[in-house]
Amino acid sequence: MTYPTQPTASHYINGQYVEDTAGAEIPVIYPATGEVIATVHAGTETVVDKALAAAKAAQPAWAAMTGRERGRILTRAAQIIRERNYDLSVLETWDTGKPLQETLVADATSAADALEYFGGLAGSLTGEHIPLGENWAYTVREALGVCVGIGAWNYPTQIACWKASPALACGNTMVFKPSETTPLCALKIAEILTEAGAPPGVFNVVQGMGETGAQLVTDPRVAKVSLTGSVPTGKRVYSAAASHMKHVTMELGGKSPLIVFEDADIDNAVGGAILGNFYSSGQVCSNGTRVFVHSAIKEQFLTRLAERLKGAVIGDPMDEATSFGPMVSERQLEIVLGYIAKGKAEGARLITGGNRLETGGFFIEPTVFADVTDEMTIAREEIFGPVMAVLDFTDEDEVIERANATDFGLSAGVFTRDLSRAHRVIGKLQAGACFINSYNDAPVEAPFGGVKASGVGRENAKAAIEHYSQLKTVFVRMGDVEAPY
Ligand SMILES: NC(=O)c1ccc[n+]([C@@H]2O[C@H](COP(=O)([O-])OP(=O)(O)OC[C@H]3O[C@@H](n4cnc5c(N)ncnc54)[C@H](O)[C@@H]3O)[C@@H](O)[C@H]2O)c1
Ligand SMILES: C[N+](C)(C)CC=O
Repeated sequence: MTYPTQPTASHYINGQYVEDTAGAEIPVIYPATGEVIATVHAGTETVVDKALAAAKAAQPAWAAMTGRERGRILTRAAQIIRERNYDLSVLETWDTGKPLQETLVADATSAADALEYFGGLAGSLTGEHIPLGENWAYTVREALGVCVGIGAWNYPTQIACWKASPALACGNTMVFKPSETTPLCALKIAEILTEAGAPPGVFNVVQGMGETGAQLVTDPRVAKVSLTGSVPTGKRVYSAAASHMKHVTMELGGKSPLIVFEDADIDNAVGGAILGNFYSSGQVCSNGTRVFVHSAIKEQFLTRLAERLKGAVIGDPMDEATSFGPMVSERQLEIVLGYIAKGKAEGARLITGGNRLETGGFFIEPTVFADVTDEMTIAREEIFGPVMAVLDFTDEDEVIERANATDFGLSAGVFTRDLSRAHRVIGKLQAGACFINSYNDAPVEAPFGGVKASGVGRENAKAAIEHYSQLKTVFVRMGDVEAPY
């Protein structure tokens, strides 16, 4: 079988593909079969230097263009992405193993949404006039300079565009390092931005492992680092960036609560819990993996959940009927199987799933544990796989306290027909991205990001502009200067 996945070269720098085979080989593995479908090379120091030099050289002219001119290029890139949605979705599926049924609606489309949204905003990014009696001041919204984007493997197209779109709209240039597990999609985004008219050097892609990321983070030419990844990586990157006083955005992990009250519409709550635990085979940062269900409806909830999960179509991700794909890698498969074993050993009740599927790929059944207690490992640690922990509760204040008893703070959800209670509870939950009678919506118009250990800063919406620009204040005196001597 020949795969249409081998890129022209490993890196994309200054508007063209660049290869340097001196870098370590990174095999790209199709998670549904375990086959190697492409090979790229990690960026050597020379490659990293070339990418940063290109981004640095391109930045002043890019920032000097009008916002409308930059916005037109981003909007054109969004249009191209929409026209090629099918091909880009297939590539995302090769890269991640996520079912085509999902990638057709969630990945390239979300990338296009971001480019379109920030393309539209680019022309209206302004400072303000501050009247001060007879004097006045004004602010100028300026670009930061060269930004580094570092991606996780679960949404490679979306992550590249959620970072590039606001960065480029504000007049910054970017060097993006995709996850070593999914290196393919960002290269296509770079190609498309060039085709849409982005000058060489405005968006560059360098492949590599954590060491390449670390090299990018500490380079003095870099003004800002935006990472999507785990909390441990976030801590390393944040402190490396802090020692150079760089701006950061940290989109990190979670162990989010989803609370189902006794008056909830059970079918909607089950639907929300399915979306919030099994979409992308559970490999979603904001997933509501601690599902607190009121004791009065717990068994009903579990029965309905088990019935609905029988409808999951597990198999070939390229078949549009498939709704549940493999883990992204053998490593992730092993991690998730380890957590399932811990759930069993620590006494959680296995309701459904729990097994690896022997297909040659990295498949695990959608898995639900009930009677989970707060102390169990599967209730405390991010699993990043299709493992739902159902916990009982009876009292509103008690469940809020338990929901908040974690270092994470990415998301939280509430299902109830009582809207006063919904808003009251959401108001007390420590999370950045919250949902009422829904789960995992992430439209570009709304800010997305975490509190506590789950992150710093926000992606999307107007909020992201604050994180990719800085204000210069100019004081203007209209009369004479009165100095004391
Ligand atoms: N909050 C969000 O928006 C969001 C979205 C998707 C995934 N995630 C999180 O990402 C994690 C899964 O992704 P992962 O396994 O790829 O995460 P990871 O932390 O292992 O790696 C993320 C990226 O950081 C790079 N990296 C590793 N060490 C580095 C270092 N010292 N300096 C610079 N870069 C370094 C990796 O090469 C990779 O590109 C989960 O915790 C998940 O919750 C968060
Ligand atoms: C940002 N989101 C929720 C779409 C994907 C995170 O893993």
